[in-house]
Amino acid sequence: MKPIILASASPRRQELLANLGLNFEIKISDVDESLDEQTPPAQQVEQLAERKARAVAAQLTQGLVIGADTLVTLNNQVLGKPKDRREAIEMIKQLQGRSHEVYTGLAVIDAATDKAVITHQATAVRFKSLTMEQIERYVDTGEPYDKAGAYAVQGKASVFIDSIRGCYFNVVGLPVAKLADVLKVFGVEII
Ligand SMILES: Cc1cn([C@H]2C[C@H](O)[C@@H](COP(=O)(O)OP(=O)(O)OP(=O)(O)O)O2)c(=O)[nH]c1=O
Repeated sequence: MKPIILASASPRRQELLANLGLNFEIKISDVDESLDEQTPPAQQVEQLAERKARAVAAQLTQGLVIGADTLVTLNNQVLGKPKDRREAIEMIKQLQGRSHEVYTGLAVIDAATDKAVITHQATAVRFKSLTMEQIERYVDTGEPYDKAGAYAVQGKASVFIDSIRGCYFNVVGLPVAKLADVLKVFGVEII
């Protein structure tokens, strides 16, 4: 079987891939994450997932390289990772009491042939209504800081979730069922 390389520093992505029982290595390469803000979110996450995977594939002669990128959108506005407490509070304030979309881009590249499959998935997440006190207490747990949209569905923000439509794992950062479909194209079968 071809070696599998995860081009991600995200512990969540590492855990989700490990859950599949696959052997894989982690290799990270710095990429320029700047984008044209006019680009629709689905294309943004695909472009960044591809950049992350390509940067690692370029250093290898073989192996399947997996890259991913996650962002949150609310009424077509992109919410990235919050820079500070104020921004994190602002993001949760906007998300509470309504529904938003989480996009994850996924790129799998065969380093030997350069064959690439690039795709994305969207999941709709609805938050309960929250008080300002709850929002501040949540932000002060420190959980929001390295997460798109300033929350972790798999963490303490789980108590804020009213409903999810679509793939839960996509929100955490890796659309696992879609990944299995893509890996199959490269001859890797999970089950
Ligand atoms: C919305 C949401 C995002 N996130 C995380 C997933 C991603 O790790 C992060 C979005 O940032 P990304 O830029 O997609 O990824 P990353 O910087 O963590 O890792 P790398 O670029 O090396 O692959 O937000 C959660 O863990 N839970 C959530 O509920």
